[in-house]
Amino acid sequence: MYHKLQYISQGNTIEKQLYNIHDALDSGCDWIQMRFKNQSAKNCFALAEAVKFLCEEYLASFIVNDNVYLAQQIAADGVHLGLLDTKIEEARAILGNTKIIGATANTFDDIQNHIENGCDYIGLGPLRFTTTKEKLSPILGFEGYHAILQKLKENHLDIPVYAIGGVTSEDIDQLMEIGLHGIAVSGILTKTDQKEKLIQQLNEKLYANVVI
Ligand SMILES: Cc1ncc(COP(=O)(O)OP(=O)(O)O)c(N)n1
Ligand SMILES: Cc1nc(C(=O)O)sc1CCOP(=O)(O)O
Ligand SMILES: [Mg+2]
Repeated sequence: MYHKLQYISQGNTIEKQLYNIHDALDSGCDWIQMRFKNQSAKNCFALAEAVKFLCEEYLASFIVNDNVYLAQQIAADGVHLGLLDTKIEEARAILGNTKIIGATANTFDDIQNHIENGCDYIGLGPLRFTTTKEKLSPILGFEGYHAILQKLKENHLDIPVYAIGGVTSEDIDQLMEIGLHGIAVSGILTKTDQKEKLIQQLNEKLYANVVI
């Protein structure tokens, strides 16, 4: 089973990224997506190598945003691809069947296509407006999530779906009730000065109804 909480990293420098990722790991986060936009290949490689090492130390999963070849090069656990990024089939051919391939969706049709193309999980968003990403897709709100998750059920389509985009702790109960598998967050975890407390709170809510 995939973890229910994914931290999407922030920071405009290698140092800031590493600080934020290390802090998230040290505070109990067990899944990191390295998102380092508009950077040179050299900087991305240097950061990815360091994050890979850190995630191994903390026994956390590590996926790379956008860059399939970087994920392959450093033997990350996988990659997250958006609607305009490398095609899932292409990424699967490069990474093989053991790696995680996540894909962004905003509609039921996006999810259906991603499933047909062999992705492992869906990042469905945005829940609401967020400043973390530019050029957001149309906001879904809880109603949008409910409609899409219902349609997945009706069509017997089963894949872990993560809510993304302005998600906070207060949203979790409702999102779980709707049928989301988990959440992917960036801003709230980067900004808080009480990371351990927040991660514990998020996980308690996310795993509240999981029977082991
Ligand atoms: C878990 C998760 N879901 C969605 C996204 C967004 O990916 P994308 O649309 O490619 O946008 P960028 O993150 O590349 O700006 C994500 N990264 N993670
Ligand atoms: C990276 C990303 N993708 C989104 C989408 O809707 O596809 S929203 C988003 C930003 C998530 O960060 P925060 O938790 O700070 O809102
Ligand atoms: Mg992308």
